[in-house]
Amino acid sequence: MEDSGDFHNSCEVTSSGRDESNSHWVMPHLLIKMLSKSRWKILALLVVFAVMVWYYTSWEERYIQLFYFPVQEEKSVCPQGEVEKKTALLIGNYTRDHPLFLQLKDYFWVKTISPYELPYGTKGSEDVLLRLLAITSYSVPETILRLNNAPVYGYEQDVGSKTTMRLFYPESAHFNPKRENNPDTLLVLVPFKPMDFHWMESILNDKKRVRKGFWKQPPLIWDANPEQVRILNPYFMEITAAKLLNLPMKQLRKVKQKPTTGLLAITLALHFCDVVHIAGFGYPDSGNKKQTIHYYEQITLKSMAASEHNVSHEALAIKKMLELRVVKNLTYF
Ligand SMILES: CC(=O)N[C@H]1[C@H]([C@H](O)[C@H](O)CO)O[C@](OP(=O)(O)OC[C@H]2O[C@@H](n3ccc(N)nc3=O)[C@H](O)[C@@H]2O)(C(=O)O)C[C@@H]1O
Ligand SMILES: CO[C@@H]1[C@H](O)[C@@H](O)[C@H](O[C@H]2[C@H](O)[C@@H](NC(C)=O)[C@H](OCc3ccccc3)O[C@@H]2CO)O[C@@H]1CO
Repeated sequence: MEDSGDFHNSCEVTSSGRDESNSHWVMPHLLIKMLSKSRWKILALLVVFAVMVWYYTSWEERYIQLFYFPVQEEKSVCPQGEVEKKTALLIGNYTRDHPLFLQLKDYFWVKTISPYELPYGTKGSEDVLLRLLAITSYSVPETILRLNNAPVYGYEQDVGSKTTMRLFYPESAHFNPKRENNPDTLLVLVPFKPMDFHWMESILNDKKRVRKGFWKQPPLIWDANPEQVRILNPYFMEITAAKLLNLPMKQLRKVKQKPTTGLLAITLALHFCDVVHIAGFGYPDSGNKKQTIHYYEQITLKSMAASEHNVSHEALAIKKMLELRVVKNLTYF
């Protein structure tokens, strides 16, 4: 019964469709006959017909938009200011006034004095930074941020295929730029120590590489266009540490803890995006020895023992953001 009902329904649709197409085919035939009698009458008729068609189609469009898809229209509007309003509840003294990337003018014409050393400021690294900023750029793009070695190839369905910015530090720069990035992806250096600036400078100027001072060997050959390299403003690291992890900023030397690149990236997004979605985040419980930590990798929490991150504090910070709906999670364990 159901089958025949469906068949009947689909017939009706086809049949009304056929009627419609018939009327289109009938019309030219009629016109040819009338043409020989009176050209003016036909022309007038044509104009009336064209106006009717135009009126009908435009009215139909407006009608469909108004009555059939009102919700869809609302959805497509970017909720400007939403993230800003909600983030202000999360981060005290929240402001969008700080530049995303460091700029030469702030170190060349003006000597910006930072209260903190890396990774929370630039105090003591001004000279090498000046040289690096002279060969890189600072323009800001739209955003799809990826971190460190996060893969794209093979996971496009989950996380899309575009990468506008890839945040990295020397020890994590082992990704394949051709396969994992787009040709115009911005390579954003997150500086943790002065050696990170020196590494970047020697790579871009093809100077002698220094091997000492890294906790893991960074790439010695790295095919990057200086035009596409940016230096992240350490302000965002400071805010992540001070406001989201509540690290005591006055006793930083005593604290052997720092934010992950992930939490930093979320903080960054909250400072210049209207909508923030995250994918691949979320740590397993500390008691869970088997669950992999990396969304698309195999290592477990054990491998993070020496990582200098406070996983449970970060998990709480992200949970709070999700509860406040400041960010939306696209993937779950
Ligand atoms: C073993 C280890 O020390 N891994 C660290 C790796 C590793 O050093 C680099 O990939 C370089 O190879 O780097 C980190 O992290 P990593 O590069 O793995 O991941 C980027 C950020 O995504 C968030 N993340 C990722 C996977 C997951 N299951 N849950 C998550 O929350 C994290 O916030 C993470 O920061 C890093 O830079 O922060 C932090 C990780 O702790
Ligand atoms: C965002 O942090 C990155 C990564 O997630 C961290 O695990 C990593 O931590 C390393 C830390 O930065 C190193 N400290 C310094 C001052 O370099 C620490 O160094 C100890 C060490 C030294 C030599 C050889 C092995 C270990 O090692 C931590 C990793 O075990 O920092 C990343 C940002 O650089």
